[in-house]
Amino acid sequence: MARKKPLVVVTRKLPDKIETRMRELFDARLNVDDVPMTQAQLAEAMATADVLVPAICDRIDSTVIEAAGPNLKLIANFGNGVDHIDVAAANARGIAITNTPGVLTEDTADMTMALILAVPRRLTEGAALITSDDGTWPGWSPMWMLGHRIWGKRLGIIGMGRIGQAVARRARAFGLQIHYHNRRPLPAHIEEELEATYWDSLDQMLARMDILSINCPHTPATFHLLSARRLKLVRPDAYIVNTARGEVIDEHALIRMIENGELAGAGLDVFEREPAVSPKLLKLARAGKVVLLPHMGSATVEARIDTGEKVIVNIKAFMDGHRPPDRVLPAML
Ligand SMILES: NC(=O)C1=CN([C@@H]2O[C@H](COP(=O)(O)OP(=O)(O)OC[C@H]3O[C@@H](n4cnc5c(N)ncnc54)[C@H](O)[C@@H]3O)[C@@H](O)[C@H]2O)C=CC1
Ligand SMILES: O=C(O)C(=O)CO
Repeated sequence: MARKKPLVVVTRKLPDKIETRMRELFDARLNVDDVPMTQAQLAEAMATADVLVPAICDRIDSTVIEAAGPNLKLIANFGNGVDHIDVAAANARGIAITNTPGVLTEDTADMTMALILAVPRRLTEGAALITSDDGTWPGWSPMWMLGHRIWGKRLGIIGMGRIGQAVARRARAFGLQIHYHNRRPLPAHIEEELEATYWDSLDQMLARMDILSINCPHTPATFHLLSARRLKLVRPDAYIVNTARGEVIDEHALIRMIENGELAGAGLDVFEREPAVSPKLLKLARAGKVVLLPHMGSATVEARIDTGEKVIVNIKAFMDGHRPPDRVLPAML
């Protein structure tokens, strides 16, 4: 007798190719209209499904996890970060969690590099100016639209994992000097290859960098890692780029310091209360002090397909009784 296909509930619209394959392999309940699910709908899905496939915009908190029915054994996240899932609560209920590391690395590093270039070189300011209707561009002149050189500057990467290292490779090609803070130093051969300098003390690194890039996950240990106190250590002519998670920076403190001229600017792809963006940040963006992106670091067609493939592999492996390749354990956080 053919084995019953697992009931897999997917919370958001995924690429057609992925949805087609999911329909073949699973009893897939898809969200083709892409209407965000309420907390009650997520709980309902947990009660009936064998596998939930949430996206990083869903909040899989302890209440949702408590609603899990006896069949729910796996949360196969569509995305890398798992800070929207109460991993400890899931673990306590014996529910496995997987994510999708690796397939978003290069695209997110590209966008990080784009922000590293865009903020000091006033890219979005210039692009907006030339298309504005009021004829603000008087033509080239020596003092027009001066930004700051990035070649030769010191880049401090906070969180030197997959994306951090991919940023470092790109940044070296742009002539930046690579410095990093991480939970532990990289193996010597990678450090050598990247010509990267390790700082055990984040505080000391912050005080010496021209540009900082945040590339660590949001965990209890990294919530407000760049606190008001630490932001004060950063040089006033430095820029901060964040493509990791908004919660890693104290956003209020960051805004205040840029407003007061205590920091040169920031490039942000992520926000503390996403999708809400502080009106103060919008004002700073209009003033050319910050460049804001709507969490699109990994937003390529290719990354979404590769992510979907990874989700499928994780579910298949788990359902076939194997250890899924991308299991997330509380200890890893
Ligand atoms: N903007 C976007 O669209 C995307 C954002 N992301 C974010 O980027 C994050 C990083 O992704 P990966 O590089 O793949 O993860 P990873 O796990 O390969 O690297 C994270 C690094 O941060 C370090 N780290 C963790 N806690 C730390 C702490 N307290 N202090 C210093 N370092 C610490 C780890 O040791 C590790 O080296 C994800 O967790 C996610 O939040 C990921 C993909 C796309
Ligand atoms: O996968 C993630 O963690 C993201 O932030 C979305 O690309």
